[in-house]
Amino acid sequence: MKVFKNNQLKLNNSVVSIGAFDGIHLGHQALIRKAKMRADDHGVPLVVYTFDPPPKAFFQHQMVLTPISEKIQYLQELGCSYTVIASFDQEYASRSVTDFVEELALLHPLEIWVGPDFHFGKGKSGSITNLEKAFTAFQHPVVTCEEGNVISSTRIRNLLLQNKLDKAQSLLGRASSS
Ligand SMILES: Cc1cc2nc3c(=O)[nH]c(=O)nc-3n(C[C@H](O)[C@H](O)[C@H](O)COP(=O)(O)O)c2cc1C
Ligand SMILES: Nc1ncnc2c1ncn2[C@@H]1O[C@H](COP(=O)(O)OP(=O)(O)OP(=O)(O)O)[C@@H](O)[C@H]1O
Repeated sequence: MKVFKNNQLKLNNSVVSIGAFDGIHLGHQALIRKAKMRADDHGVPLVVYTFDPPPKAFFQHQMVLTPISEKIQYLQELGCSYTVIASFDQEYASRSVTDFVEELALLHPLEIWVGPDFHFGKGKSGSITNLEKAFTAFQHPVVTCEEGNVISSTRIRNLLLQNKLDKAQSLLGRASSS
């Protein structure tokens, strides 16, 4: 797997998945596996576009579940061909929806895959609707735990803060390093 900073990778075709992916929990894994399957179907590389630090760590000082080196390792294990890592700071966060869409266009995505309630761009003003105008974009259904509750990085952070390690690890799908 090759790692690039944002705006540095140009491809003739790809399948792209986008997100903070902090923890690479079971929901993230399902989304990335689906994107990988579609990339393999098309015979094109899978690109995961992610952010360092995760936007919620930047804006809300939330605990980081997977440092970037660990995230890269998990993405490699999931079969990504390329990871794009955007350095997330105030300047990056002020970029518009159009700027981001133009950057994605450099990857010539045949498909883009995101999860439920994905937003991007200054003030989180962009959604899957903006992606659909420019690309073929899909929303993966929400992945829940056995009890039917949504799996999220926030939920896992809270479980770790409450020392509920077993449950956190079951949602991560592996032992936690935090
Ligand atoms: C170009 C760009 C600008 C963003 N600006 C903001 C922002 O102003 N405020 C914010 O809370 N998040 C911002 N984000 C982060 C998104 O809200 C979101 O966290 C990111 O797209 C990853 O999606 P995910 O959190 O569903 O994984 C921005 C994201 C991108 C790509
Ligand atoms: N449970 C889930 N099922 C399917 N897709 C998901 C799930 N959780 C997140 N995703 C998707 O994975 C990508 C990365 O999401 P993100 O990093 O915001 O995860 P999160 O668990 O919602 O994090 P946080 O709780 O910090 O907001 C996004 O496209 C998001 O829609």
